[in-house]
Parts: sequence; structure tokens; C-alpha cells
Amino acid sequence: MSRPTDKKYSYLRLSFLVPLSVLILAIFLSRSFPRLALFAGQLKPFSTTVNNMSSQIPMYQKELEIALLAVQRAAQLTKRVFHEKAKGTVSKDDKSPVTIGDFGAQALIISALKANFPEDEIVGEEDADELRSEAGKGLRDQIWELVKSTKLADANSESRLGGPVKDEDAMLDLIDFGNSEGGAHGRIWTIDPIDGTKGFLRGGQYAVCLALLVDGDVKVGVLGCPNLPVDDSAPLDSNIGANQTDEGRGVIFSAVQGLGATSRPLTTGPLSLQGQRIAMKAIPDGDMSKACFCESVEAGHSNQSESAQIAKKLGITKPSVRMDSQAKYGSIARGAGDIYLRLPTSETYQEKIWDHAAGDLIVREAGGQVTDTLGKRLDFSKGRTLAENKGVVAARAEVHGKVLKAVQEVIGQK
Ligand SMILES: Nc1ncnc2c1ncn2[C@@H]1O[C@H](COP(=O)(O)OS(=O)(=O)O)[C@@H](OP(=O)(O)O)[C@H]1O
Ligand SMILES: [Mg+2]
Ligand SMILES: [Mg+2]
Ligand SMILES: [Mg+2]
Repeated sequence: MSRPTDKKYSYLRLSFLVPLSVLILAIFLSRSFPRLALFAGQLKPFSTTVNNMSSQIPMYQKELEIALLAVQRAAQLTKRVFHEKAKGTVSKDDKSPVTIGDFGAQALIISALKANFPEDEIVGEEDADELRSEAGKGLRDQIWELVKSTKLADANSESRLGGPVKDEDAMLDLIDFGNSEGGAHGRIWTIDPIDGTKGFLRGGQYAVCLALLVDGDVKVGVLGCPNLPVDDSAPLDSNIGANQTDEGRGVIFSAVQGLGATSRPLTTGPLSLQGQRIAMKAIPDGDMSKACFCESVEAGHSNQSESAQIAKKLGITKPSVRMDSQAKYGSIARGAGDIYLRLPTSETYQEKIWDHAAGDLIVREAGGQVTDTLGKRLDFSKGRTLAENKGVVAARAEVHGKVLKAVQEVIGQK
């Protein structure tokens, strides 16, 4: 028979042990769950950072690291192609050029993504149809030579990207994995292996572009710009880096949603994951007279007579800086330029998601605002194109409204 004092002791013990075990369990879960979520990589994140009282573990760090290394390696391949005499250039159905560099870079990037995130979908600009034909054999062999022999100098980084591509057929299959229709659900990467192919061919600006969309929202963006100055404060002009040596050139921009934008030199050795913070430059008192605006080199890609009228309306005195590719987004994000205008030249052309996803996030994370000419945010959830948007207006958040007003006044006169 138990005595009343025994009962009292067991109640006491219980009332002490139960809360203690709950406390230990809570501490264990709060400490281990964020790490589990981070390492799983594939888990759908519930926020950009996971709060754990004393520390914050940033999300998408594995995605950022793999994207940076994949872009670094692909940029290395494009540079090899540039230095070769024959760039294997062919015309696509829409008459735009594509080179062995475009195909090779897409194959290498998809190989890295498949090795690390096998379940994710991919929207890539290029496909291997032409390469699979008899007529494409010459090109296919050249691309294979490049793909099998382009490796990062740092063995540890190279191994993070998975093993080498098995053979030519596997390479073609990798290129074709970029055939997702995109959309509003799940994890979708988008790749522009060489953005600004015309710029690449003329020794001007081009960019290797990679972004991760989750449910249609850009979470990670990386832009490799081999011909931009390394120096974030170098002034912009239309001939920047054109046909110069590699000395002092090559930068990789990146951003993760909610964590800001950064840049680092596009080295051949180990890459800085952290990079250095970049931010758009303030326009003192909103006085636009000295503002620098960028637009496309190709008049067929952006209406340059309208942009000149807009600049005049805003009081901008400097001529526009014309450069190819998403290097425009990177340049304004680091304060080397102030405004990027892309004004529709036709009623029917739909911008492609791979031409804008990485740049859109990098500019917004650097303190900018990016909309179309109607003032709507770019909507990456509509498939392979920005079907709901017309053109692009990007500027530092405080002056974006003023720029958009001028754009609409000029375009509205049509
Ligand atoms: N008609 C029209 N309107 C707008 N945009 C178009 C058009 N046609 C093509 N493209 C896309 O433009 C991409 C390169 O454009 P950029 O402005 O970055 O560079 S450029 O100065 O025009 O070369 C280019 O990207 P890449 O093909 O990767 O070079 C195309 O996707
Ligand atoms: Mg193209
Ligand atoms: Mg492009
Ligand atoms: Mg391209």
C-alpha cells in the first residue's frame, strides 16, 4: 500500500519532468528543423529565413551556391568559344543567331542542376532539334568537345556540380531538359545560356543567366557577365569592355529574395559565395539631368526613338548607354547606371522569362523597382514568356514613378 507522501512525491516528480521534457523537445526541434530544411534542399521553403531565436539561417543557400558555380563554369565555356575562330553560328527560325557556346553552356548548366535538384523543372532558351539532325553532326561534335573538356579549376567546386556528362547523346538530352512549359507551380529554373548572342559575337556585352522560380516568384538570380568591368564603380559607356583583353573584366551578380544583391569577380579559381553587397545609386533630389539610362543595342528589341523622347522629358542630358544582354540589369543594380528602358517595338512580341528573371530580382534586391510599361510587376508565372507584360522599366524605387509617368506620356501619344 502506497503512503500519501509517496503519491505526493510522484506528483512532484511528474510536474517537474513533463515540462522539462517538453522544453528539451522544443529546443531540439527549433535547433534541428531549420538545418534539416536547409540541407534537404528540395523542401519547399516557408520563408526566406528561418528564425530560431538567436540565429537566422538563410534559405536557398545550396541553390545559390550551385547556380554561381554552374554559371562560372558555363561562362568559362563561352569564353573559350569567343577565343576560337569558328563559333559555330547558325540562324534559328526567328533569324536570331545561336552558337556552339549557347548550346554548350546550356548543357553544362542543366547537368549541374540535374545532379543537385533532379526533381526541378527547367525552362531553357535552346533545344537540341537541329543538333540531332544529320546536318547538325559537325556542330554537335564541336559542342561535345567543349562540354567534356570544360571544368572548374577548383576540384572541390567541380565535384559539387556532379560528374562529367556521359556522352554526346546524354549531352543532347540535357539540352532538351530545358523544355518545360514553365508556369505558376513548383520549382522551375530558367536559363539563358548566352543572353545577347549578338553582343557575344561582336566582342561586346553578354550574360550567362540563371534564375530559380518558386510558384512563379523569382527566389534566386545569377548573372555572369564576362565582359563587364570587375570594378562595381566603373562608369558605363556603350563601348565598355568591347573587344578588350580579359584583364579587369568579368563579374558575377547574384541575389536571393529578401537577402540583397551581391557581386564578385568572375574568377577561374574558387568563387566567393558571399560576394560584396551592391546597391542602386541615389539620384540626388531626384534631379535626373545627370542620370544614366541603358537600353538595347538592337533597335528591333527596344524602341530607341521613344526612349530618346522619354529621356528628354525627364531632363536627362547624357546619351543612352547601349549594351546587349542582362548586363544592363547588373549595371544599374550596382549603381553604374540609373535606368533601364525596354520599350516594345511590336504589338505581338512577348518577352522571354530567361531574358529577365535573374535581372529582375537582382535589381529589386539592390533597391530598384522593375515593372512593365503599364506599371505591372513582371509576371514569371505565365509560362515561357512574360505574356502579361509589355516592355520593361527599371529604376531606383524613389524615381521609378517619375520615369514610368514619362514612359506612359510618350507611349500614350501613339
Ligand atoms: N523583337 C524583340 N523584342 C525584344 N527582345 C527581343 C526581340 N527579339 C529577340 N529579343 C530578345 O532580345 C534578347 C537580347 O536583347 P538585349 O536587349 O538584351 O540585347 S540587344 O542589344 O538587343 O542585343 C535576345 O536574347 P538572346 O537571344 O539570348 O541574345 C532575345 O531573346
Ligand atoms: Mg537567342
Ligand atoms: Mg536572351
Ligand atoms: Mg540567349
